Amino acid sequence: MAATPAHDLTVTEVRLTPILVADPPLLNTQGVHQPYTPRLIVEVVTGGGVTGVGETYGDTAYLDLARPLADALPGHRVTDLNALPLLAARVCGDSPDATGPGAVDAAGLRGVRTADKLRRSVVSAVEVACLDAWGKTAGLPVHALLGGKVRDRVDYSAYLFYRWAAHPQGAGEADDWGAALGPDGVVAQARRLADTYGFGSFKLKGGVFPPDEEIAAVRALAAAFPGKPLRLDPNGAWSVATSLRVAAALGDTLEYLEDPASGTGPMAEIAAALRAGSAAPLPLATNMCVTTFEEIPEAFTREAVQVVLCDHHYWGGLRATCELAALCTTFGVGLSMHSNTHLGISLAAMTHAAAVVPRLDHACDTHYPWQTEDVLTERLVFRDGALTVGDAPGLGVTLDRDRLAALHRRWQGDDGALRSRDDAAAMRRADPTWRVPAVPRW
Ligand SMILES: O=C([O-])C(=O)C[C@H](O)[C@@H](O)C(=O)[O-]
Ligand SMILES: [Mg+2]
Repeated sequence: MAATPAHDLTVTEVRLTPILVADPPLLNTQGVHQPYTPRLIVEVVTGGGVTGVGETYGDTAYLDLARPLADALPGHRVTDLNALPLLAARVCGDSPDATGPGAVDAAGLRGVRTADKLRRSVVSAVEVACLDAWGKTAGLPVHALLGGKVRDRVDYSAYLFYRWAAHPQGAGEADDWGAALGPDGVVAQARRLADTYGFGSFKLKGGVFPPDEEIAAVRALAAAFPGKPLRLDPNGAWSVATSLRVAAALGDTLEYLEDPASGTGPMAEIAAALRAGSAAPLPLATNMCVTTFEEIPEAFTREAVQVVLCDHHYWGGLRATCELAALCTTFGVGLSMHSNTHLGISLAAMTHAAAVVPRLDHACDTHYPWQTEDVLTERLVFRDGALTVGDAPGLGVTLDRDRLAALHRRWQGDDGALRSRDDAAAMRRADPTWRVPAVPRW
């Protein structure tokens, strides 16, 4: 029997809307966030008239891959999810922006930039949009389409950044957070995030100041929030020797140390030295050296990492995230979740993914409190540091078309300078001599 039109799951149209969203002057080892950051909103429309939404990186390199996939998708069904990566591999082509082995990604500190990674990030948004449309059509939440939730709430962690009070030359949108450039500022920021959202664990983005200053900041956090899980992430900025020195100083204080050094080799060396020195070594976490399935065998067999930060944008969607979770369980590696400058659509998707993985060992990262602009009619609300896993059909979010249009107009009005995230370029507005520091930086 032919499907009734309302339940027709055939894709009839795919809309791609690149936007620029306000981003505060958050510091990391490469530089500082630009005043506006690109995101891509993907809408998949079905023959039944249902629209599903997804979100991913909006940099030009991702957009260039998304366009041919958007053109090729009509005629496929939103349920054809296993075929999606194959379709993308066939139609997207290689990205001229892939830099290959040895070169690191300039937009988001996600390890080496390869064509495969860029494509997976595009596929992730299309997969999420398809799941949203399928769920809305079937009257089922996305977590049900993934096999069902195993938890009703997902814990998130406060993401602390060293930051300036304002962007250079007054660019961007003003906020009232003030500067955080030392232990007092970091603790004040943590206090406000904890008071406002109820977060009960804290991650400090490091690699910004010499390691002793960052050790002091973590110690100040430990004193201010006794017993709360703390993480430090310098995005691979340290040598093996520096990493071991920091691990010795903070071994009893941290929940895990994230990407102290760049690459599986150095991470394996650090992990081995920590194992040799302690019966309960400080775990190493990563969202830089294990970001694809191809990177898993070496990292896991060398025991280079004890926690992987999953990220559905990196891994190619929510279902691929579940595959990663299964592999982590198999190898006895813990699971946490990475975040980038995401909006509410991705936060909802992250929450559905986090709800279905049987073993989630740590609170998830989120940038959401820093992303004050969104494309939803209602922002997602953290209570006691967590999001409730809803049972509304699809992702459970509603696109605000006026907001989307306004943020798209900002993207259209940009001369190209902000259409690809470049934290080093943003830093040069304050320091014209700035270059991305070579690693190890310390
Ligand atoms: O390692 C991480 O958590 C990240 O790379 C997340 C973000 O890219 C963060 O470092 C940033 O936005 O500056
Ligand atoms: Mg990280």
